[in-house]
Amino acid sequence: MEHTLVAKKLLTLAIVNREGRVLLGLKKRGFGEGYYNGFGGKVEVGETVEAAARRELQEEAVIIAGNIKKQGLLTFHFDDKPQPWEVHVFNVLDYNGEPCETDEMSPQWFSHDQIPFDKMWKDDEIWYPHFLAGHLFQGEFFFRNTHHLDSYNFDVVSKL
Ligand SMILES: Nc1nc2c([nH]c(=O)n2[C@H]2C[C@H](O)[C@@H](COP(=O)(O)OP(=O)(O)OP(=O)(O)O)O2)c(=O)[nH]1
Repeated sequence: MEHTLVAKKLLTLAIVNREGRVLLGLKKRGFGEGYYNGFGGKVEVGETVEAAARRELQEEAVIIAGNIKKQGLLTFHFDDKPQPWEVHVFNVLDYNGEPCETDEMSPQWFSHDQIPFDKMWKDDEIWYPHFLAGHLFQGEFFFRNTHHLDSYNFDVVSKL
């Protein structure tokens, strides 16, 4: 039998969560264009995951993260992509600066009961309630044709 080792692609996702609202951005280009999402992207070589989360938040929303807490680890399998994607989800508890529109994202605040799940990745409605409740969580999601969620496993965990 042949075995192939496939490295995961490592990404970050930072969601600013303050006073009953989350800051999301409408993605203007690239993967997930037209969806609302937190801010994030690929971890660069030699960078820690947390440093990448802070850098991407600054690049995409022009704010500087203060305290951030890692809350989720999500793995995405796509039948049309070679590697699984491992996304580390951070809760941004405070920040400096004013969110601004960038080439990639147009930022907007949403109250917790008005999160636009119909314009987000399909897995989001599964894990956001846990994110908002402060739980730590892990999930694995299987997508077909990039956007169709076929199946998943999801758990609230005591540590990540
Ligand atoms: N909410 C949510 N976010 C997701 C899902 N899948 C997924 O990759 N993401 C996040 C992780 C990243 O923050 C972002 C994808 O990263 P990206 O392609 O924009 O990365 P990047 O900015 O480094 O890319 P680039 O500019 O270098 O092309 O989307 C998902 O199913 N739900």
